[in-house]
Amino acid sequence: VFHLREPSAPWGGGWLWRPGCFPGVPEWRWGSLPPPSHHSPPPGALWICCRVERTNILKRKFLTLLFVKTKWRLCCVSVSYVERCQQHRWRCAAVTFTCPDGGLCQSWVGAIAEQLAAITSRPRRLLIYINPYGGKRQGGRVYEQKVAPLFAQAAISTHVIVTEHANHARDHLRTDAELKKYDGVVCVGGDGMFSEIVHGLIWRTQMDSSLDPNSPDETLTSCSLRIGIIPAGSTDCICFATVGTNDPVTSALHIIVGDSQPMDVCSIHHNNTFLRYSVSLLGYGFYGDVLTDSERKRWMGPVRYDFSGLKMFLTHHYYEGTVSYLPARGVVGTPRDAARCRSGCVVCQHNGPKPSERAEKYETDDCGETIRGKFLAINAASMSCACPRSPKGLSPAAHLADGTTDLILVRKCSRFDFLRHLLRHTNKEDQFDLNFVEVHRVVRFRFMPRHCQSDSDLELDLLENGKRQIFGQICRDHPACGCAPAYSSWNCDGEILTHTAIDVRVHCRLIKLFARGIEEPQVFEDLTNPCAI
Ligand SMILES: Nc1ncnc2c1ncn2[C@@H]1O[C@H](COP(=O)(O)OP(=O)(O)OP(=O)(O)O)[C@@H](O)[C@H]1O
Repeated sequence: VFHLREPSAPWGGGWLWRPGCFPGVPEWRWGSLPPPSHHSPPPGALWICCRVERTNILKRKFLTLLFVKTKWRLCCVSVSYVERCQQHRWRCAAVTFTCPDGGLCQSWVGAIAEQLAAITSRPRRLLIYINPYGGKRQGGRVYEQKVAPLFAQAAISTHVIVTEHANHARDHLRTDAELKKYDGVVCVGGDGMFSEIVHGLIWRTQMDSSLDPNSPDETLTSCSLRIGIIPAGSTDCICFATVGTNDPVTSALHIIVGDSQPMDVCSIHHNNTFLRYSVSLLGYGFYGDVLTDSERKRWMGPVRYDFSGLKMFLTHHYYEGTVSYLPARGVVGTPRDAARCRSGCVVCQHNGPKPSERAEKYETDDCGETIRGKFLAINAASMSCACPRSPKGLSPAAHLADGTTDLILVRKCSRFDFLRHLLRHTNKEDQFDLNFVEVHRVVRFRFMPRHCQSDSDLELDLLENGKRQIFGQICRDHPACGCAPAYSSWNCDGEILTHTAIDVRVHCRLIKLFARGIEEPQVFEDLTNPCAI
């Protein structure tokens, strides 16, 4: 919060107050009296902007004419601020103050600049990666037209790299990028591009801390640089889940105001070898099969997901295996809660990293649970995975930064029942309230498919002979026809994992985003107060 006092300001200047800043100030106020000295600003108040009664156009013209005629020099101070719009969108707005005294204008500008410089959470230098081929191939245009002008206005210096091939950004971050020069890394693209940044940054941080990412028991070091996502992909789920909308301008403004949203990351290992990191969905069975099938149909465009979804639903494959997991203990919240993870989430704050993480001493035999069975789907949701198509998401009450993931097991059931379960993702009914579905909040889990004697042998065969053939060979339930595969694939945030036997561990708050989580709707819907940030 800041207050500027200039009794001689010709527009009747004095104190500029933000609504709610002090008791009894319900709206923007431009007054001549200072705020009562015994009131201190509320903690965490963030204020760079101002709003005054709008003078009508005629009045403004009259003022201008008056000054011109008397040959006074008319100076302007324009103050930009963020205004909330509907559906979690933010827009940049501005108020212009005019005054004939250049020195006075300068002192206002100086005072505002001083206040802004004092906010250390705002980034000053950003490293930006643009995927020119993401989504509708509009990444470059989106950045140039919508984002770069805002960064320039906010005096943020940028180093822009347009990627030339897949994994360009990841590899650059791992080895070449001079990270000390930057306050954050921004990706312009979709979830795949975000995943590249996450992999590059986490890897680099562990290398700099001399940690071994191949060890599943290693306690990883959190990344200090925040990540910004300018959505320009085809789905942009992570942006939607952390900001509430897929809008490049809104994301740019969250970066400019220096928001910070911690996020859990799952590490996935196979036989003490690191495979990947996951921040949203890990899915075996149905979601793995849909992804595998849709990858073969890229030529169909986005409709391939609907096609493969329908096909896999009709195919109705189930998979046998053993899931062992370590339940989250001593945490508040369950996967069946009605409350959602929102901006300033109390569950995330309560369940944050503990000084002695029990999960780090994972012994399945001692404290883990084991479930054997036939599953249509095994999913681990580290966030709700809400998207425009499934507004509730796969696990509506999952949290972004509570150090857990929701393990959802869908056992073998009829097609009709499975359809009921799937449809409940799109309506108000509880998708977990079915006797063939169970959900557990866990900090670590392992999956071992039945028939899996040596998963690395399987991996080699998969690569050499192609999936269909090996599935035919290992199909023991249908030895005669060889039609039903014994193995599915893991869908890891939209990428296919080549191994089926995996060990997954949640790392609490391993990364931070330039976001603040989805804000409660009432903040947005109260548009009578165009609350500025
Ligand atoms: N210059 C490039 N040429 C080809 N591929 C690239 C390039 N830069 C990045 N990629 C790869 O393209 C993949 C897809 O990109 P991105 O995630 O940006 O878009 P998308 O797939 O359309 O969106 P979404 O992942 O949200 O569905 C990423 O996995 C990334 O590794």
